[in-house]
Amino acid sequence: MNDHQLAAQLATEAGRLLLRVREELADAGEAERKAAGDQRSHDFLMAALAAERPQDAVLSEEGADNPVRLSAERVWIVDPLDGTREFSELGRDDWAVHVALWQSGELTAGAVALPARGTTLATPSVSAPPAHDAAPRIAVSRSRPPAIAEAVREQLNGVLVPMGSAGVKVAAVVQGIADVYVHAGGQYEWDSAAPVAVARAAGLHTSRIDGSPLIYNRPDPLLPDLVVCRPEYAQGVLAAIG
Ligand SMILES: Nc1ncnc2c1ncn2[C@@H]1O[C@H](COP(=O)(O)O)[C@@H](OP(=O)(O)O)[C@H]1O
Ligand SMILES: [Mg+2]
Repeated sequence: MNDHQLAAQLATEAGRLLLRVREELADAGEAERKAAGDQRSHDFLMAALAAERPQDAVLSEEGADNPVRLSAERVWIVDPLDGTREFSELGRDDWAVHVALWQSGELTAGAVALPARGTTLATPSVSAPPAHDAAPRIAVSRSRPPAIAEAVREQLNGVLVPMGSAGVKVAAVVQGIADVYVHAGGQYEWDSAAPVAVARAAGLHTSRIDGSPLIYNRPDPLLPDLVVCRPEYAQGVLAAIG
């Protein structure tokens, strides 16, 4: 199995596990569902990566950061449950599992599973979004929409579409449900690595909000802002927030 296939399989299987956890804990409180979802998906991914790629380093939202990754050539960057808040709210489908591979400076594979929608988007082949000629739809965090989103909305004469999970928002742009995703104010490498790998494979623009490249496997995994959009909107988006 190659790295692309492994990323897709692990994200999909972790997603199925999360659906079972959600069902098992349907009567529990939201905090318990959040904690169990994060932990069980993390444990599954760590065990699977240790079995399938024992030489590789891993950076996971739910694991202690092992500095060995900083001198490793291959690092899996995973978010076992992105959109934890939405996962805990029964009936919502805007949460995801992210599995990305970073190799010698670049993201080289990535998969975003959307378990409650029965879909996984994965490199290397991701279809470009279908044409859309109405007002651009700008995906933003439903719980922490950044102030810059309003500037982008004005510049593009668009509409804001709030939803949970960075992976779901990037998937929305890839699938033509939204046209732009902007975020600022805080996020980590695991929130965007796999979504950005998928977005690039679909031919989308990906960058920091100042237009500089997104760089992964840094000593500090804080990567607080990003833009993912159809290429034709990149200039307008960056002008609005630059
Ligand atoms: N200001 C902030 N600081 C830290 N993390 C943030 C953040 N805003 C969003 N995120 C993280 O980015 C992911 C998507 O957020 P949102 O749904 O609000 O768009 C979530 O990941 P997790 O669910 O994995 O924690 C969330 O925690
Ligand atoms: Mg996350």
